[in-house]
Amino acid sequence: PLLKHHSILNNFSANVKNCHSQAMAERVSLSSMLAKSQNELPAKRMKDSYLEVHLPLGSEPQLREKYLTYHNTVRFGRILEDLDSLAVLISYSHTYNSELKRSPLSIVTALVDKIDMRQHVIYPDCDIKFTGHVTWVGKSSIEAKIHMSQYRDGAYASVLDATFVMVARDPGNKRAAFVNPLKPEGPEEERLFQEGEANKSRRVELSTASLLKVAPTQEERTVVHGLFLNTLDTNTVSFRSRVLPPSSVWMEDAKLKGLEICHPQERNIFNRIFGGFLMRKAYELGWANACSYGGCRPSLVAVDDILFQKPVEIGSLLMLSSQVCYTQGTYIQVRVHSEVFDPLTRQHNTTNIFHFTFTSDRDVPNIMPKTYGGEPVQTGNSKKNLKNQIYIHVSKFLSK
Ligand SMILES: CCCCCCCCCCCCCC(=O)SCCNC(=O)CCNC(=O)[C@H](O)C(C)(C)COP(=O)(O)OP(=O)(O)OC[C@H]1O[C@@H](n2cnc3c(N)ncnc32)[C@H](O)[C@@H]1OP(=O)(O)O
Repeated sequence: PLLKHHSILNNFSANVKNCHSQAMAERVSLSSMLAKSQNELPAKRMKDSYLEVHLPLGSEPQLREKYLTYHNTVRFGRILEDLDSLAVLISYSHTYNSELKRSPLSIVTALVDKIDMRQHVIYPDCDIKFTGHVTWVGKSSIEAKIHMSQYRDGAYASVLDATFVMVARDPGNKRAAFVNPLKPEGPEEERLFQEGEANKSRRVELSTASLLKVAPTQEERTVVHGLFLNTLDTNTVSFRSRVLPPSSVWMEDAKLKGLEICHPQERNIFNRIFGGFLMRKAYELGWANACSYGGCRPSLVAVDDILFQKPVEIGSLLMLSSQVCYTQGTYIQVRVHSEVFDPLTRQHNTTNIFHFTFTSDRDVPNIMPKTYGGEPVQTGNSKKNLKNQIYIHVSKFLSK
């Protein structure tokens, strides 16, 4: 009987694989429906993509279990998943073509530009409302803004504002595909569109400001040098001999790592790992690190620049590493880096970088880097250290 079960299971997984390859082959056949240029697509209005979605946590208690933390608050990782799905849905509404039965576009999350928290606590027994629409488009990219509010004491109160950048690809997710132009109507929509345009320029500027390409700014240099002088051993005065100042923690001692095996259950409609799942896992690891660093349960203040660099394939080994990279008073900033590891070729590839800012109920120790890369330099591994680009966050944090 065991053997029989085994063969049933084998058949089942072969069937699942076949269904997916068949679905993918069907998707690729939609390529002929793609627009050859953006001009041939009709311009859409912001209201064409407007969506309002209710999450009835208050009125449907059976839903709560999925969202509940042990401490009777809402799991923010679940909210990240919902925001991601909603951003996809908004993008599909913008690109909807009533003449086609199916959309030829694969829409993927490229960036969570920012999420600003308007309040720290999300109540598990109050209804939640999400509203959002497209605010800007490029040729193949779409900016979508989502507002989340919660019903309490007879009115909806703001919880957060999120900005996503989604990218349209061909059905096989190989190349960029054109999206409908956007036609703002009235001064408010014009303002949102101009803001989107400015965001696009800022993103391009930021992507060229990596420490791997350019030197740190004067402000960053001053902060970094100040930290270095603070840790200098006055007896030996050598680069290597360093002393940890009081109420401080070395950066190398403020890490937390995790591993995810990417099972098919977490795949999206394009047979890759769902972006929301990656965000939830990274958030939970980042939160656990901030919690252990601050010695109390921290609250999330902001999410910045979640960059989806490469898709995560089903079956990958996903390594997540979180690092406390900046602290100030009660604030803790955590960066989570995720990479897929191929155990056969032993190759590592960065797929995502996440930034979370938390606040604690008390002042936290100061985080102290020992080196430019944030970690002690090990022979033969200095390139990997530099990759961490810890100090880019210093200026980001100070400019908030
Ligand atoms: C039908 C209704 C269904 C509803 C279902 C609901 C539930 C749905 C659930 C399903 C959930 C599914 C959702 C998921 O789970 S998606 C899963 C998570 N996301 C990923 O796996 C994506 C991984 N990353 C990539 O594949 C690439 O890096 C992408 C494709 C993103 C870009 O690759 P590449 O750089 O080579 O592309 P390009 O040079 O051709 O540029 C193309 C455009 O992209 C713009 N760009 C690129 N990067 C950025 C950036 N960082 N900030 C801002 N913009 C950026 C760029 O400016 C250009 O814009 P434009 O000038 O053309 O305008």
